Amino acid sequence: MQSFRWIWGYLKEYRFRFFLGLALALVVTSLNLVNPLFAGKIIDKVIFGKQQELLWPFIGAMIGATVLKTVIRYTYQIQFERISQNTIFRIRKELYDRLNKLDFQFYDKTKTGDIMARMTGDMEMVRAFSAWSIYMIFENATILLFAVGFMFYIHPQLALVMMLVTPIIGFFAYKMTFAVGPTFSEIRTQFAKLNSVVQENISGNRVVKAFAKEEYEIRKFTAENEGYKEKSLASAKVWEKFLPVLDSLAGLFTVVMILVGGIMVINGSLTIGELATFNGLIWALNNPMRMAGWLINDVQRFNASAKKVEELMKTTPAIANDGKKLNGEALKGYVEFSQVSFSYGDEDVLRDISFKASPGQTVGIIGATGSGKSTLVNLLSRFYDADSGEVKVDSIDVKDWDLYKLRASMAMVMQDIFLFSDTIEGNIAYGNPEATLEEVKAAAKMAEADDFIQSLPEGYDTIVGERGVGLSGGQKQRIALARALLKNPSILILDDTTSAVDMETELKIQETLKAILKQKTCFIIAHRISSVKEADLILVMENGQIIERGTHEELLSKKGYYSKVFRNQHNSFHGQDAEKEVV
Ligand SMILES: Nc1ncnc2c1ncn2[C@@H]1O[C@H](COP(=O)(O)OP(=O)(O)OP(=O)(O)O)[C@@H](O)[C@H]1O
Repeated sequence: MQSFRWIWGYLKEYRFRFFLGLALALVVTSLNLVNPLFAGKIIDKVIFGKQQELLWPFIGAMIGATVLKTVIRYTYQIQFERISQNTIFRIRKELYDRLNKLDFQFYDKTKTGDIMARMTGDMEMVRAFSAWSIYMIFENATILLFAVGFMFYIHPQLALVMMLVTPIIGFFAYKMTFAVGPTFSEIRTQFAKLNSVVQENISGNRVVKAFAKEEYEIRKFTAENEGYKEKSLASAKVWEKFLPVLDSLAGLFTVVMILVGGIMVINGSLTIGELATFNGLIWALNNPMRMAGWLINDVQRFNASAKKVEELMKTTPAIANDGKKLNGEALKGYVEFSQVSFSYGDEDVLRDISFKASPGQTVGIIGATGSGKSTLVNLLSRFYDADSGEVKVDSIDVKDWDLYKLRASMAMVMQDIFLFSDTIEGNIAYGNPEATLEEVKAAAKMAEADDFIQSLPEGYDTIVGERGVGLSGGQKQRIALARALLKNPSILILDDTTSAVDMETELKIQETLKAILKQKTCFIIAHRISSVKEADLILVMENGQIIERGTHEELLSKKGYYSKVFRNQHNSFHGQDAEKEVV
């Protein structure tokens, strides 16, 4: 019932056309009675009554009704198709908008395959229901009602006898509705699993090949594919058990009609013409009964899919955009963390983090892997909200900023670089689509990417594959850096951005960035000390806490974790002999 209410919420926008469609379906239903009626009259009045002059008007009425029925049916079928396409267009758009609003927490725990299943298979079920099932149910129900009413009008006794079969049919239809529903939910869940396996296999095809795990992946797919087959067969077993019963019961109408109707004709209480009319109306009883099984299937499929679509539609992001600060100017870039703690579920990831940074300053963040460096900057962009403490930008809590305004003033080069399958120019201009090619090139130059881009046969027009396939790790990082720089943010966050870039190129990038960073607040997360040693403030993290802080020189003189890491890295780069010189 909930699913019907939900879909009606969309359909009601087209209620005029919707009810017009149903009204036309009602006309067609009435026209369906014309042929059996006149067939009976031809037998009684023209053949037995010898009123031959009535033959052509009757035949004309029958042909007229048939033509009219075809035209009207076509008209309302098109109406329902339009309504369903418009409805599904709206639902798809709303769902896509919702997906764009959902936050990291949602994507952390939801499989892409499941989302894709909702956007495709489930959506198609909802469309099919609103395009076809609704009017088919209405058409069949009204045909049945009209036919029964008409039969009672012609000969109530025979009609009553024939109706004795209907409660049995109703009972089986009712049983089928409840038996088949859960099986469609299971099929739907299995379909999402199958989708996930395929999606992961395609996205991770390089890893699969590198580890020669094709056979394993095929086995994994086969297991889910098998599961899908089993669930579909289990469902088919349920409805196939009911369909022949419904079918046979529907066939009983003919037997009852011929038997009882024949006796009535012999008794003289029914004319042969009336029996012919009953015979002509038999399909109007049979057909809806036969269709009942299929339509119940359709409704249950719709129900299972609609629930999934509606569930996604109602998922709310944990990061609410309640901030009201929308003043026109860009953020200046003052950043303050005070006693910030954060956990992903049960795991404490950040504890009591406090520091300040001003525009023009660079904050370097260094520490062992998993120490919470990326998480710290994720709180700044409000990918997640702190559990306690405050994260402020320009002295205002990030939760009080309009989310889009806040993020529009920041640019982030993430650890896991994602490039769209677009030209290099399109990728760099992603955050600033108005930028001219010259501006794109200037950003690429700052990121030391211009040279290699120019050397590609298509230059800036080179289309990079999905996720930037065809480029080296360092090239991807530099394009992502150019993309962030072109956005001209107040706060620039570079998360391990130059890890795949050689030291010489990194040095060149640092030199070029120096002037730009004077106007911004910059966060550089790195494992290489060379990436952060110029920073105004270096935060050293361990197990979610800042264990040391200061400039490069201050930290070296502390002879703690930082200076140990520096010595290790310096030695491995310059050889053991350099140690004395450094310390
Ligand atoms: N989305 C997430 N859900 C649950 N736990 C997470 C998530 N992201 C990170 N973690 C956990 O939080 C901790 C800190 O991760 P984070 O990515 O911040 O570390 P990091 O210092 O940036 O590491 P690295 O240097 O390897 O990038 C790790 O233990 C990690 O397993």
